[in-house]
Amino acid sequence: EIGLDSIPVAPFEKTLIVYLSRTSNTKAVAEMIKAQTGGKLVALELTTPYPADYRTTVEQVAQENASGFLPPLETRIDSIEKYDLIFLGFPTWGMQLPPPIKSFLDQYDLAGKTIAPFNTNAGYGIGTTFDQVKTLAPKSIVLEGFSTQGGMERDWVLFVMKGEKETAVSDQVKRWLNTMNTPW
Ligand SMILES: Cc1cc2nc3c(=O)[nH]c(=O)nc-3n(C[C@H](O)[C@H](O)[C@H](O)COP(=O)(O)O)c2cc1C
Repeated sequence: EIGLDSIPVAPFEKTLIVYLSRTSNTKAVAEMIKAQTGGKLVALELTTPYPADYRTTVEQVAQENASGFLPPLETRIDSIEKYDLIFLGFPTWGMQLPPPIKSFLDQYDLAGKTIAPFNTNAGYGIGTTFDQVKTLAPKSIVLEGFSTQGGMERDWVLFVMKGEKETAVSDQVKRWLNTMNTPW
């Protein structure tokens, strides 16, 4: 593990915030990071979006994970080389990294860059997601990640980042960012 405080400073021009979000909880965390860092915010969109139905999506994701299918991304990131620090946000899906995040890590060369992963989940935790980021970005420095409980779509609990929860998560995000050796 590399301590957050040993990472060099990355100004906002060199900070990218990339995220995948279906029910906007991870998006809300991404926006909190944007508010504090001033980095460039990019949502990952798919060429063929997942179905609206939750159970169908769970099954499709399980098949994609089993076969190693990498869903094509509609989103293109211009000049990724200009970024030094990449915040990478995703929900836990099937206790793993969502396939579109695997697509992103496969498609872009992040060698030498610092990756700060962040996650929301239904309460079952990060699963293997943070470890998978390290495996799929072997030439990057992967920082200690941030995770918080988000929605529980299975039980029709969708967006939860509002009211007291939003305030609490925003404070947690600030504490996480403040452990980094950055000018924010
Ligand atoms: C296909 C799918 C699979 C999921 N699998 C898990 C899981 O394995 N563990 C978990 O804690 N939450 C799981 N969830 C719940 C999401 O991680 C949680 O609702 C998260 O906050 C959603 O983030 P979002 O609002 O940014 O899409 C799953 C959700 C979906 C849609």
